[in-house]
Amino acid sequence: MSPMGVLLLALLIPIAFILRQYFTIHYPRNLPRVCDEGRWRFRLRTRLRYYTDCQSLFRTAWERYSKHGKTCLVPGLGFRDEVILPASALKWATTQPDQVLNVVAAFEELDQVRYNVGHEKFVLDLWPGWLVKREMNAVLESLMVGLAEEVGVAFDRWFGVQEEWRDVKVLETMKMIVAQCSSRFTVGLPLCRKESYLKNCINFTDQFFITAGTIGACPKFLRPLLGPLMFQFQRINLRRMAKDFQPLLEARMEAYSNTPKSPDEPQDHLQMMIRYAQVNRPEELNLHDMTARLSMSNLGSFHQTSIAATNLIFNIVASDPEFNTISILRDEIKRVLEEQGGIWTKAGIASMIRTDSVCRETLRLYSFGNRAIMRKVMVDDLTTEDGILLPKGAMVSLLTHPAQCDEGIYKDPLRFDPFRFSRMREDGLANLSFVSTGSQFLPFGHGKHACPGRFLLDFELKMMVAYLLTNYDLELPEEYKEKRPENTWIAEALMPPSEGMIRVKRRKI
Ligand code: HEM
Repeated sequence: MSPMGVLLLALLIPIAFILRQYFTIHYPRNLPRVCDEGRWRFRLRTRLRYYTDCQSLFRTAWERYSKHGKTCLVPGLGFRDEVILPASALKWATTQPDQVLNVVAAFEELDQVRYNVGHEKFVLDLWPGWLVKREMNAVLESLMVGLAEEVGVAFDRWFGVQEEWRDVKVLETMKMIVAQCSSRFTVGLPLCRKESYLKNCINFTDQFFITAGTIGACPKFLRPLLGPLMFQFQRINLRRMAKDFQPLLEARMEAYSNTPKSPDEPQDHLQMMIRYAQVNRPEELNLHDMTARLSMSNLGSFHQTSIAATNLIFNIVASDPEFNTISILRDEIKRVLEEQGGIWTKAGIASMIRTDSVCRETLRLYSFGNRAIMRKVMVDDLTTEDGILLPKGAMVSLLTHPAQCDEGIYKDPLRFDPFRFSRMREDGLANLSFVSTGSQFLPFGHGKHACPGRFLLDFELKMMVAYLLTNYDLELPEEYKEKRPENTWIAEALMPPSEGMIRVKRRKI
């Protein structure tokens, strides 16, 4: 080797060592690495399995450790290692104070918020989320009046009203329908119907996961170089969103700058955000920050919801003929709406237990995310119930898909059984509604940070199913041979097929 080569090597080895010491989390020897037990790091083939067959990697972690009360380590995106807590640790994990196990710090890392929205505060200081919990859920029934109208307008618009059969690309169409419906309770009329606004919001949410995945997969020291480049895509999406949003924000800020809160003012998330910011975050009452806040709020209400709605539609249309799903749901919807005088009420929603069961069964089998209770360890001295000392900065979570598909818990677990949960409820078992969370059903998390949007979602999905089944006939294209198109695992996310179709025809009622 030339003297120059020796010099370079002499410099590079200590730099690599320092970077590794600085950026790597060191796990205790008694924390087993799934498939690589006894090793101090994962083999490349185990790391690759995260990308090529994460479903079986998670199932192995579940069968060997999680289900038996043992903590383990699995490889994650890029250079990440993920601590998987056992199912029995649910209560322990969800009752730790935020200073010990922190949810927003975990999402800061997972979402790469700095390179998605420009600043960490948009997730670390999640005040619009508190408003969903405290204010929106308190006025759910009145918010639902507008939502019920919007569901009809959106389906007519994006599914069409023709009385002939036509093909619909489900995911793409549900993205538009969900964006329009969710925007009704986020920004209200007329912006919720503006196509350019909806498309730009969807572009932002789609790009969000690409940026989070790409930057999250990079070594930490490369992120400040690549991150600002990736942010340029989101900067464009945010600027386009802001263009459509600006007139509404300015009109609201002018109309409500010096007036006390009144019951007559618009009832939507934006109005709640403006009112909150006037008192608590006046520095954020500007187009830039409010657009960023809005885009973050859309993540849950657009992205996860359109995936859930897509799976729901495929599952209903493709469910085994023995269940007679469509006709049973139509009967229940008709009966409940008649009982409630055609109005969507909490009592009506709660009594639709078969529609509820179809929604819960859909998320049991087909959730986008397959881990829950993502938390970052904020202290040096946290020990799990099975005696593992967790290093500060480690990311912990619980597995959801293998837990929700365990034969010991659910009979015939991989089968879509639309009325699995309504039958159990009719047999007197409790806590099995769509919004009930627990160790055997974790798509919304659990405990104090469980998704507060799920109550709204409960209304939204049931309204969509009701409108769809009442107003349309549905079938799968012939070439699908009565089977729904399969979802695909992309690393640990389960995505519905972007090209998957159904055929729809307006019913004569
Ligand atoms: C299928 C749809 C949805 C799924 C699967 C979902 C799932 C989740 C999950 C897993 C969490 C984290 C819980 C935890 O870590 O313990 C969460 C948090 C959250 N979700 Fe959802 N969500 C959905 C729809 C929505 C909607 C429609 C909204 C708003 C209207 C929403 C608002 C929120 C907020 C504000 C949080 C943060 C809660 C906190 O940190 O305290 N989500 N969601």
